[in-house]
Order: sequence, then C-alpha cells, then structure tokens
Amino acid sequence: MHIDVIGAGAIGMMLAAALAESGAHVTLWTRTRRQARLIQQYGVLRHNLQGGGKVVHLPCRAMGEAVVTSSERCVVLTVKSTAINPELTEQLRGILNSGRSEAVTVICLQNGIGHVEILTEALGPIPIHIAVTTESAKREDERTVRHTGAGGIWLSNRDQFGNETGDAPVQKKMLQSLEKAGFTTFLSNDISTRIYRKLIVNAVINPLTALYHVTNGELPKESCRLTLMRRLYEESAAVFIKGGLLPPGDYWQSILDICEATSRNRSSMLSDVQAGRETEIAFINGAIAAKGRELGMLTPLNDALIVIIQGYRRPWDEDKG
Ligand SMILES: NC(=O)C1=CN([C@@H]2O[C@H](COP(=O)(O)OP(=O)(O)OC[C@H]3O[C@@H](n4cnc5c(N)ncnc54)[C@H](OP(=O)(O)O)[C@@H]3O)[C@@H](O)[C@H]2O)C=CC1
Ligand SMILES: CC(C)(CO)C(=O)C(=O)O
Repeated sequence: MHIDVIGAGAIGMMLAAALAESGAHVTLWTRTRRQARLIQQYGVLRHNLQGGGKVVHLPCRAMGEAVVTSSERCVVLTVKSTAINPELTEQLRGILNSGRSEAVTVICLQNGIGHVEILTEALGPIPIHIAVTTESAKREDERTVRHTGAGGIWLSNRDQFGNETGDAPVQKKMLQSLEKAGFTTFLSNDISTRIYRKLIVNAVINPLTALYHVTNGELPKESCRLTLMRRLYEESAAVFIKGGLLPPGDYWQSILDICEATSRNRSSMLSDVQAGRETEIAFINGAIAAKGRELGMLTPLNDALIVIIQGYRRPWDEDKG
C-alpha cells in the first residue's frame, strides 16, 4: 500500500517522517516546489518527545507532480481545514485517480467539523474516514518538526456514508503502519463523540489563547480568563448536548486537564493569529454557532469570538488601510 501524506506542516511532517522511518511506502506532499526540493535534498529533521533530533529522508513532492502508482492507496490529509479549496480537491482527485489504484481511502486529521462535507462534495463516492488525534506537533521551519505531546489516533470504522469498513484492507494496513511507526491507534465505532469532545476543548482553548496571547497552561491561571472559559464552555456544551451530539455530562474538567497537559503549547489558533494566517475558527466556534442557530439557541460568546479572531489583521494589511 502507498501512503500519501498531504501537507508538510506539523502533523504531516511528524506522521510522514515516522512512517518512512518504520519502512512504510510514503510520499509527503507540499504546497510549494521550494519546500519539496528542500525536504527531498535535506530530509525532515524530526525532534522526538525526549528532544532528540533525527534526519529522515523520504520522497517528497509538490502537489501536481507525478504520482507513485499503487493498487492500494491511503491519502492522509493534514492540511488545515481552511486550505480545503477547489484547487486542492482537484489535485487530490489527481492523486486518488492515478494509475492502477483499485482501493483508495482518504483519512482526515483536521480539528473541527464541516471539512468532510466539502471534501465529499468535491470527491464524490471516494471513502473518507475521520481521524481524531491527541498527538501534538509543532513545525519549526520548512523541514523541521517537533513532536510536542504524545496521545493517540482514533480512526473511524465507518466512512462518511456510514458504511462500516473496519475490515477494509487499506484501513487495516494504515492502522498497522501507524502502530509500527510508534503511534497508539484505535479503530473507533463512536468517532462522533470523540470529535465533539475534542471540538469542545478546541472551542474554549483555541480562541481564548488567541485572544489573550497566552499559552494553554497560562489560560486558566487568571480568574477573569477562567470565568470566560467556563461561560464559553457552558454555551458550547449546551448546544452539543441539546443537539444530541454529546451525551449529557460534564466536560469541563477535560478542558482544564488539557490546558495542564499541554501547558507550554501555543494553541494552533494563537500560532495562526501571531503568524498572520487564517485560523480554523469557522470550523470550530463557527460550527457551534451554526448548530446553535439550527436548534434555535443563542451563542453570543461564540459569535463574538468569531468576529474578534477573524478581525485580527496582519500588520502589512493595516498599511493598506
Ligand atoms: N499541530 C497539532 O498538534 C495538531 C493539529 N491538528 C489539526 O491538524 C491539521 C493540521 O495542523 P498542523 O499540522 O498544525 O498545521 P500546519 O499549518 O503546521 O500544516 C498545514 C500544512 O498544510 C500545507 N498546505 C496548505 N495548503 C496545501 C495544499 N494545497 N497542498 C499541500 N499542502 C498544503 C501547508 O503548507 P504551507 O505552509 O506552504 O501553506 C502546511 O505545511 C489542522 O486541522 C489542525 O487543527 C490536530 C491535532 C493536533
Ligand atoms: C488541544 C490543543 C488546544 C493543544 O494545543 C489543540 O488541539 C490546538 O492547539 O489546536
């Protein structure tokens, strides 16, 4: 089986380097030719959890370049949800329909929700499996990645159409490859709960760390911030529970636990805001606000944070007035 990891960012470089090192047939795909050449020439420098660094050489191509043919192929999508646009899906179709691929699967590792619907519309009947990961990684430069937190990878045993595919060879082989590469994996028959539990964590930690410009660990340490965290949590959890997306329960402690477990991390949303990049807020708090509207529930805190975070502008945009 051939594995195509799309997106040479934090998660993409971490996964592709670990898979290549453990002997998987993997290609890492970049957006730019420049990054592909750099990785092709010098490899990915992967820092493990203990801080040790190792250069891993692996095939790396820019999107649009020639595809390695294989009868079985697993495409692991590690771009941000905001990068899933018509140009990317057209290029994905090129990879998925290439050569002799008879069995293909797409695995999505994005935080948030809404991206699978966009992909399904563009890719038609190709099976897509959602994966949720609690691993964390940081991209330090175009060829350097640091594994910053160990967790697990949960892969849905159903595709987006509800077909049970846990026994499909591509999926089985993908899970085996990830295990061999050192990741703890699970085949999940309840990915939905896992998605919404993670979404609630991201909906509280991400926009508030971006708002206050603090690390995850600093966020709850000040009482006003803790109050806002709690209110945002209550508003968001109420939507998921009323919508039947999460069983009634208390998910607050898990947010505090993750702040502590990832205390030195800058959340992905804070990193995006600081780098002047578009954030994933539309797929996180935007999804909660949309669900709230559907259920006739008000979500004023989510609504306000969406506009605040989307309103951050890059300094060079300020110049244009
Ligand atoms: N980092 C983490 O610890 C975790 C991240 N996640 C989720 O995983 C996803 C990826 O996150 P992360 O790795 O941090 O994000 P990064 O921004 O580090 O990486 C995304 C990568 O996608 C690349 N990309 C964008 N457009 C394309 C394209 N058209 N073709 C090929 N590559 C493209 C970007 O390239 P370029 O820079 O050139 O634009 C970038 O290298 C997100 O949805 C995030 O929420 C989930 C759990 C943990
Ligand atoms: C869990 C958390 C908040 C860890 O930083 C994350 O997933 C993110 O930053 O997007």
